[in-house]
Amino acid sequence: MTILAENLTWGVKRRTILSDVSLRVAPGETLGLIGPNGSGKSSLLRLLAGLRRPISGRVRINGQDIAHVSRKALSRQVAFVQQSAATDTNVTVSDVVRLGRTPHRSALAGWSETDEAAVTQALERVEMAAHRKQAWQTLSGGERQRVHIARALAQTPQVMFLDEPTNHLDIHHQIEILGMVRDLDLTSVIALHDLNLAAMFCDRIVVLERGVMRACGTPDAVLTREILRDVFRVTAHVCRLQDASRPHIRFSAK
Ligand SMILES: Nc1ncnc2c1ncn2[C@@H]1O[C@H](COP(=O)(O)OP(=O)(O)OP(=O)(O)O)[C@@H](O)[C@H]1O
Repeated sequence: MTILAENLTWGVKRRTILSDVSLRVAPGETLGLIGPNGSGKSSLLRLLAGLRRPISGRVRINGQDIAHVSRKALSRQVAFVQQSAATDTNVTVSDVVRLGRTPHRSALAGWSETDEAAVTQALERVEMAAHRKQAWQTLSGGERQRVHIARALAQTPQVMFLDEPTNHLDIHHQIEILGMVRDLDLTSVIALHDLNLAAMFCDRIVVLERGVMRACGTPDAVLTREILRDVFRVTAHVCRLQDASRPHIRFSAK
């Protein structure tokens, strides 16, 4: 599914937080959103997912303006893994992932084999199947994050928005989860702070700076010494490992 954002502007009271952001994500593409703290990554993801209404501009998913699509219809196609999403504490891992099936079920329908299979497969994909009966509040931070991702996978979406999905994850699971999202047959937009992970897993990257799109392109085109200096305020050496098509950034201490 294609995601098309046209001239999105959003703000609170008199403060503009996102200014005139336009982008297109092709079917199956993984787009990275990077930028310093407060640059507008989460705000943009919420607009793209239809959780916030822009002041002006619009978002089309598969050609449809999402402002005219009901929340339930949208959530059959679109999943959102939020940063530190809140979850009712008195539930099991399995209960949390089962919530991902809600958009697919009608009020009268029982729990089906398809629902059960989607939950099991999602838990297996994030290596949490062995924890399915465990109480949510006893999970570690990284395990909770993986369960939130499993809930989104159980939704069997065609579009996925992920806000810092690698927060709390060890390096094995960071690589595992981002590789899985990239390889799934869906369109995804991922906000990331780790620029090397963005370079490794994203087809294209958008750089936000104070709510404005500063650059958009392949990792190679976007992760330049100049952008790292001007936007991220770091001195860095962008190198290319032998045989690697993607850049690798080495940061210098002051
Ligand atoms: N509901 C709101 N009310 C007021 N200000 C807000 C609101 N939502 C976001 N902001 C402000 O908008 C700016 C962008 O926030 P946002 O969370 O989108 O940034 P971010 O790039 O995701 O940051 P981080 O990397 O720190 O997670 C911040 O300065 C934030 O304080």
